[in-house]
Amino acid sequence: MLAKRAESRKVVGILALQGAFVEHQAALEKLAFQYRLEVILVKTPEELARCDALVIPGGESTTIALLARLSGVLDPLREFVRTKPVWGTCAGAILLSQAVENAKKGGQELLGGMSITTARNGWGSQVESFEAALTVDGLQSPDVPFTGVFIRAPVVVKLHPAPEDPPILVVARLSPHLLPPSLASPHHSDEPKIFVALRQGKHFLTTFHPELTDDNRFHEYFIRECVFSQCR
Ligand SMILES: NC(=O)CC[C@H](N)C(=O)O
Repeated sequence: MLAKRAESRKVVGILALQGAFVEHQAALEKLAFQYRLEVILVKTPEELARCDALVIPGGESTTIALLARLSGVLDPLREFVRTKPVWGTCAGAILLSQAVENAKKGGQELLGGMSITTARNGWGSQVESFEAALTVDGLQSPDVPFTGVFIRAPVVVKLHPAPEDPPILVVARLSPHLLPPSLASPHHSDEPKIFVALRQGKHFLTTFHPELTDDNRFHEYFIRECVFSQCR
């Protein structure tokens, strides 16, 4: 019986090369009992091989990619993204993109996985960080707004799924009228810039940092919708 239980556990890894991985670990640990998760930090190809799903934290996308290459985990990550669920937050969202604008000199290695283009630091230099209340239908207690913490956040520039790709679902949008005045520009509700959480098949991205609040509803969403449901 015990062996069976252990078998049915899902191993959820958090890429732990740089950035806010400890905060993701704490948020996922709170769900470990309910969903029978084993939460591990991933720095090596061997640790990655144990995972059923992976979270790539916020931090600095260029640094994460560089450290991934140096530690031999970059190509295994690319392989992982092809078949298993991955959630990228902020810098992790950049890494999950197929293309990126505003990359640092020397370029930016990506993992791909989601058929979108993002732009690094897409809110411009006038504001590096802001918070915005998000109302998200797919979360538990959807009437309770979620505080989105945006720190030098990327923006989604374009969605370009190929016909054979899974469709892209907009999970959360910014309400332009709730943005700080310094950011208020003539956004409209279909401008990709306001898409701040997207799902495509098994993959999920948030341009903000759900792990920096005590609210772990986005973690629960990822586990429920991407790790356990049969999305393709
Ligand atoms: N908070 C973050 O993850 C910032 C992302 C950072 N601007 C990058 O390009 O990687």
